[in-house]
Amino acid sequence: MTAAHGAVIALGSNLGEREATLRSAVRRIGEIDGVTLVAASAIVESPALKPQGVDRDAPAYLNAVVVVRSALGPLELLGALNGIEAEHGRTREEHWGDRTLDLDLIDVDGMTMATERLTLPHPRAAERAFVLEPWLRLQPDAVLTGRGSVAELRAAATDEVLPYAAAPLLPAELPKQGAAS
Ligand SMILES: Nc1ncnc2c1ncn2[C@@H]1O[C@H](COP(=O)(O)OP(=O)(O)OP(=O)(O)O)[C@@H](O)[C@H]1O
Ligand SMILES: Nc1nc2c(c(=O)[nH]1)N=C(CO)CN2
Repeated sequence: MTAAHGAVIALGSNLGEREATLRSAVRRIGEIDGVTLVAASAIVESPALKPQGVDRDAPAYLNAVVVVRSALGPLELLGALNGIEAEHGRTREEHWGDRTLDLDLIDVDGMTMATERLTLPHPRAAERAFVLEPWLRLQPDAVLTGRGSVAELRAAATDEVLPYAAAPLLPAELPKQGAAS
């Protein structure tokens, strides 16, 4: 049996029913064979970052991060995530174009690789507050391999991230039976 990897996945949506799409995507990630959801961040809202800079005329994004345990290899996991993007109507026409759902693999157990199909850690995560802020809130001690602590990277990132009022993406852990209340 393959040892499970801890993986961090970033979610983004700026077209359609954004919050419903993120909720559906989290559910589908948890249904991938060999993948278990561990935790999900709060949802944040952020203006669309385009190659030319922030585009306030484009629909704003909702972003979040989930942590999973995965018995799949990173390429298999990415393939499954691409399948979930496709299920949610994701098309690829324009670089950093508006999209119903984007699922990026940010980190898999600190592995490093650089191929066209998959670069780990995600090469642009270290500068993206819309990834770092929800990740930091979820895992305050997290480190992005080769780049430093997520707390320091978040402090240095300049893109705008706003709170978004929503119910949690995953239900809070139920108190264990017999645990003191
Ligand atoms: N860590 C990674 N996570 C997700 N996709 C990756 C990663 N590394 C390489 N890729 C490749 O990048 C390709 C383009 O992905 P996509 O269209 O989602 O990019 P994007 O989300 O628009 O931009 P960005 O990569 O800057 O977030 C994918 O086909 C995938 O094979
Ligand atoms: N605010 C925001 N902007 C983006 C995002 C995103 O998730 N949030 N994703 C992009 C390509 O992955 C490009 N721009």
